[in-house]
Amino acid sequence: MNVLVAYATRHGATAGIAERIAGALRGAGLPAEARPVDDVRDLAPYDAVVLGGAAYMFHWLKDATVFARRHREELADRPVWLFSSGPLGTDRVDAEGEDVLEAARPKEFDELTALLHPRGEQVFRGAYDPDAPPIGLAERLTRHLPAAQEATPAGDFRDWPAIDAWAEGIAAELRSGG
Ligand SMILES: Cc1cc2nc3c(=O)[nH]c(=O)nc-3n(C[C@H](O)[C@H](O)[C@H](O)COP(=O)(O)O)c2cc1C
Repeated sequence: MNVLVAYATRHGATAGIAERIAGALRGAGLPAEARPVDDVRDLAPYDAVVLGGAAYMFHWLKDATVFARRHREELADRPVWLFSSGPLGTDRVDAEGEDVLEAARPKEFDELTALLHPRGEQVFRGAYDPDAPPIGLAERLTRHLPAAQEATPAGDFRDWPAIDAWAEGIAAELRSGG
């Protein structure tokens, strides 16, 4: 049972989550490796796939969505889990009273759930370092706006115990016969 943890990241936070999931799977006795989606051409060596991406402006990073659509047949044939790395800060509910993790579910997840029938999906809190060089025009232009700064508090909010627990649940499901 060889597991691929494929990810799309812009600033590295999602890569860290993917590496952590792969490590937890290996710790549970399953061969697993984390790889950027752009490095993966062929899913044949893998029996199961965990696919993750960062959320920006309510959307999953395009590379993750493109990967999911491109490999939809192989993915639909395997146990698949989706995750998103998104909300920043520690608030449990947003200004509208909605659960922050639910509100951060990327817009693409409805389509991808219908396409891939994942065994599970999870939104994890992310990380943001405003001192890191901006990537892309939109980030460069919006970074210094007060509204953008308020919406993107600086810090590493990744919830390692939640990530480990999710990965252990995946391992248990795969070990019990997939
Ligand atoms: C400009 C900008 C827009 C963002 N938009 C969203 C968003 O719409 N939803 C969300 O959950 N997180 C959003 N985030 C938070 C990122 O998803 C979070 O920082 C993530 O962990 C980054 O992952 P990466 O380092 O792998 O790119 C945004 C962050 C920035 C800087």
